[in-house]
Amino acid sequence: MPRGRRGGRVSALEGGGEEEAPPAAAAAPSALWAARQQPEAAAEQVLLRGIFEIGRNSCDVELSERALRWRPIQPERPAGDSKYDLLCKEEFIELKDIFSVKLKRRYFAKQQRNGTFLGITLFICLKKEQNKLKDSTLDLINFSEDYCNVWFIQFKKTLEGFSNRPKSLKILLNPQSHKKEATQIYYEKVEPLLKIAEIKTDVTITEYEGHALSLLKECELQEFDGVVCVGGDGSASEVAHALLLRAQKNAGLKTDSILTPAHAQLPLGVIPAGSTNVLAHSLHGISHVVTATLHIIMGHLQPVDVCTFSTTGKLLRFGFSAMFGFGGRTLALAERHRWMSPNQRRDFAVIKALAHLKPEDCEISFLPFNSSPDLQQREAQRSPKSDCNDQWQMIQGQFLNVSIMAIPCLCSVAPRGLAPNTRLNNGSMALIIARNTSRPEFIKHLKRYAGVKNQFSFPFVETYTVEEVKVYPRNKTSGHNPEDQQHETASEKSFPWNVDGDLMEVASEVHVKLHPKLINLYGGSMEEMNDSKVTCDCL
Ligand SMILES: Nc1ncnc2c1ncn2[C@@H]1O[C@H](COP(=O)(O)OP(=O)(O)OP(=O)(O)O)[C@@H](O)[C@H]1O
Repeated sequence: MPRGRRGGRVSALEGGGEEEAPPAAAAAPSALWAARQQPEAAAEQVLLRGIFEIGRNSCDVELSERALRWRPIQPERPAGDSKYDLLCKEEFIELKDIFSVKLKRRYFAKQQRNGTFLGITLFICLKKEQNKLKDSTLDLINFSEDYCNVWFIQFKKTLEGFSNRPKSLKILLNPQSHKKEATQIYYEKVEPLLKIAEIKTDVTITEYEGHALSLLKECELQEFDGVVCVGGDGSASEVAHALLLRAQKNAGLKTDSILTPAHAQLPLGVIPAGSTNVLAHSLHGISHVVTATLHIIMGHLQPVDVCTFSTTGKLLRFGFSAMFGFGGRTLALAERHRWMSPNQRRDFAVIKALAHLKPEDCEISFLPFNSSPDLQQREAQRSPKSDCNDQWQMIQGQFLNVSIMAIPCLCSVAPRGLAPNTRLNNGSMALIIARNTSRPEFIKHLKRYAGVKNQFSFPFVETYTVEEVKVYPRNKTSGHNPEDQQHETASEKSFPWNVDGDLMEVASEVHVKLHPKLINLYGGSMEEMNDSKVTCDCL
């Protein structure tokens, strides 16, 4: 992919009026587009060849099946002049990085029609550092409208060939996410890019908790190529759950107890706009609105593993990660203080849960991940006939926290993830257990997440790679704090679970089972993170 400056003019184009000089190509030094691996030019069929002004240089331009190449036209110089060779260096973009093409006209103030024809603008997705994507533009200037039309039609044809790119999307926007900025994020950053890419949208602004779920149960989705959620983890996981419930119904499967669920039919896009954006961060390697939007526009799909959470044989929900013990109790405390700002209530809940740190008496059984490459063999092992009870392992004791994660769970306080050894679709989950220990030792373990290594090098922490887990809390002890006791009376027999940032109160055992690649999410494959460190303010 090309490297270059961001075309801030995307929004300028939306506003209409006179267009500015092209910032990407015109201002670009030749190195901008060139420092990449050239697609093999010789083997490709040339579709069009012509002359355009690019970046204030008159250029020989060649469009082939995979790339657009250009070279400045220079007066003849003596052979072997190295300065001349440098100036004439060929540059290129790959066609797969183009997401839209428009005819370019200049309009004067208040002029609505018949602007002066200038040429063609290509809208390009650039790959920047640390998994970031940015939009940019490249102008091909030629005042002949007839001539440009031939090229424009060819570019359009190329774009139509990218069949995995969505043409129509259902958008679900939670206006209450984080500091209520999801609406602004969508209309200022996401919608302008979707418009440029000519993607049709149907937006629903959710009005209450569970609105997305009830809407997706009923609504017609045939005309859409994907569903996009603008919000935090709670919203994204609610939409994923809804899409998977829908898939079970469409496949004629019962939704109360599911052994082998059907795959979600539509891909899900996640635009991060919540207080925690673990899913978006894990998907894109970065919590960045434009990156998330461009992955959707480019139709980049990632199959992602999903868990079913069940109790007493009944499905509770589909999800990607869960925490029990400290993680569940912290969320329960934060939810009780919703009137505080998101950051305040998160810090308050962490500090309060640490102050009243207590272990949960549990029995945990798990089925270790069988990494045999032979999938059929694995499936056979999982079938009820060849009951694999002998493979189940059991641990019991006093646990401060139990994390079960099918995705790496990257977030601002854990840049490598809460489960750094898990991938989005490696067919396994991380089971991370913190046994009872002193408060300072537990805090040391939590703080280690902010670094890049040795998160689990503590004698009280155990990690397992698993396919299934059953957590049986053995008794319910009262909190030492009067406020805790008061709330525990209300939910007397239940234990708080944090499932994808949503509070789930469950009275008995919870069975978590991994289902490989059950849903497609819009996102790219991640590069290794830098060795960055962050500090958590509240600890
Ligand atoms: N209009 C609304 N009013 C109140 N709650 C809503 C509304 N729309 C959606 N919700 C619910 O809000 C819950 C949390 O939303 P979301 O995850 O988007 O934001 P958040 O809490 O700021 O982020 P996070 O879950 O990442 O911490 C979701 O479970 C969703 O069902």
